[in-house]
Amino acid sequence: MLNQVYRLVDPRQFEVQTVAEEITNNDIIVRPRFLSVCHADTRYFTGQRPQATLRQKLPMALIHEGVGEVVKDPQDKFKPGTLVAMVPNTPFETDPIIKENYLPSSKFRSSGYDGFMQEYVSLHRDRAIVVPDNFDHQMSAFIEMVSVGVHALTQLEGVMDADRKVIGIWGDGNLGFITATLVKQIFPDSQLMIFGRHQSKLDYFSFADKTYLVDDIPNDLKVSQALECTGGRGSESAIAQIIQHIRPMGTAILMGVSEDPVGIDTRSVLAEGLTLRGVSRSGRADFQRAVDILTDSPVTRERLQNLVGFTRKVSTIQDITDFFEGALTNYWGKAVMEWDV
Ligand SMILES: NC(=O)C1=CN([C@@H]2O[C@H](COP(=O)(O)OP(=O)(O)OC[C@H]3O[C@@H](n4cnc5c(N)ncnc54)[C@H](OP(=O)(O)O)[C@@H]3O)[C@@H](O)[C@H]2O)C=CC1
Ligand SMILES: O=C(CO)[C@H](O)[C@H](O)COP(=O)(O)O
Ligand SMILES: [Zn+2]
Repeated sequence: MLNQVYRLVDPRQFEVQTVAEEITNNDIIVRPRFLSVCHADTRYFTGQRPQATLRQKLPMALIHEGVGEVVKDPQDKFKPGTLVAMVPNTPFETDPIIKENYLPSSKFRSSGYDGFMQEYVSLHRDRAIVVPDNFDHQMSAFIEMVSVGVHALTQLEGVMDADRKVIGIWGDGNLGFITATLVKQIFPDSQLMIFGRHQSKLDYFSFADKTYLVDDIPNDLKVSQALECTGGRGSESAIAQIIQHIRPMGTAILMGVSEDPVGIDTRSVLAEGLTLRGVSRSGRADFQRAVDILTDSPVTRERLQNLVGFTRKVSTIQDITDFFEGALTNYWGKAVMEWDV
């Protein structure tokens, strides 16, 4: 198949390239419909990754969050027109211990391999998860980020001690909001506390039990378990506050990506017997659990629809560039493009 792939060739510069692709009987062809931007994409778009990384990874099609319509299934199992969430992680082996998203041999789209900004996406058939008809399409575009939140909370369930009284989330942005909606479903009996930098963003977390500005947290406040959803330089102070406010033997799940190493007060981590668990990306099972949770919980779908922040139809390279520039200045919510190239 000859495919048109919309690749970032240099920071802020996209180019359409024609690529010959081999399609096997195990692949399906999907036409992308709604695509959502992750911070990882904006770091490539703006050239915030180190020069050596950019040299190694570009040219590359961005975007690893999206839904599309099945165009062709050689096995006729997916009907044409079926809306599917595309799983960006492509594993090439299985391991009894290591999950697919941590296997070094796996290929992750828009991080070294072409993402979803393509005319057609060829997917191994197990990389497509059917999206129910009653899901909002723009919300469905960021099911990948929901699956990352699901993966994080599944890891937390597996690692944490028996204390589920208070779950604290540091970060008042997209990942914090998504993870917070999931905490309400996965830990319904826990108190949910959000710690953020902006009152205007914290106001969106109306379903949380309590929200705090990070410079106004009571000294004696304690959480049982914590999730860090900040990233960048903000991770350092978020992790420091988590260490200060988590109960002994609690678990902190770290999700925010920082370009430079951040300092951690290991003396306190040791003294309090804390567990720090890094979490990155997600696998097929996390996508399926995410879709199941959304299917069973209309209120979660509604909350996540409120996270659609900036939307636009894109048809040309100029539209795509303008869209990414717009996403950079968008204050609240996910940037979702209707892919119409
Ligand atoms: N592990 C994974 O698989 C994934 C990781 N990520 C990463 O997660 C991070 C967050 O992404 P996203 O939610 O989309 O980004 P957002 O910018 O939407 O949200 C981050 C929010 O956290 C706030 N913040 C910064 N520092 C602190 C702090 N110390 N305490 C509390 N809040 C703070 C930011 O405020 P301000 O803007 O003022 O700094 C911002 O409002 C990024 O690094 C992203 O790359 C995203 C997806 C998956
Ligand atoms: O966003 C993510 C998953 O949804 C990850 O943070 C992202 O894949 C990290 O990739 P990179 O190493 O290219 O920044
Ligand atoms: Zn992402």
